[in-house]
Amino acid sequence: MSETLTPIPHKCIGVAVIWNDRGQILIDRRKAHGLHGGLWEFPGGKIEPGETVEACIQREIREELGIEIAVQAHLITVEHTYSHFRVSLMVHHCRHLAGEPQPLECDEVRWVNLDQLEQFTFPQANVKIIEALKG
Ligand SMILES: Nc1nc2c([nH]c(=O)n2[C@H]2C[C@H](O)[C@@H](COP(=O)(O)OP(=O)(O)OP(=O)(O)O)O2)c(=O)[nH]1
Ligand SMILES: [Mg+2]
Repeated sequence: MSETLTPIPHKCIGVAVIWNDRGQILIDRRKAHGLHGGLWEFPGGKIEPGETVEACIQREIREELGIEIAVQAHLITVEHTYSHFRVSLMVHHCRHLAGEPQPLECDEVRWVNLDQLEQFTFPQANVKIIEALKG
């Protein structure tokens, strides 16, 4: 008898907490089908080989929302294991500079106040991000 130990995939994700000048944060709802379908998240995506976290966040936000941001201070890095993969979420504060957010790769986008976040369902790893934001 032998067992094959296959390590689960690891994704490194740049994540943006984008603030506007009214003190609101931008969240998006993932497409209904697929991984974490229908859940809300902070926009972002996979860091490409050789890419800095800051460059990744800026690129992903252009691709997903069509807006320009300034990537600012690191907020938290969250390590989380889901059933079939694990993620490192590298979260930065960002400032909205220009453009109306468009749901180019998601179902919906919304500006929300910090105290409204609990009204939305996020993936499990986001509990720590939201704690850090409120702390
Ligand atoms: N962008 C973002 N991703 C999050 C958050 N919370 C959380 O668990 N994740 C996870 C969900 C996904 O597995 C991963 C984000 O990857 P992604 O959106 O670039 O790509 P994906 O894995 O959905 O799809 P694929 O490109 O692998 O096909 O990180 C969050 O707040 N924002
Ligand atoms: Mg994404």
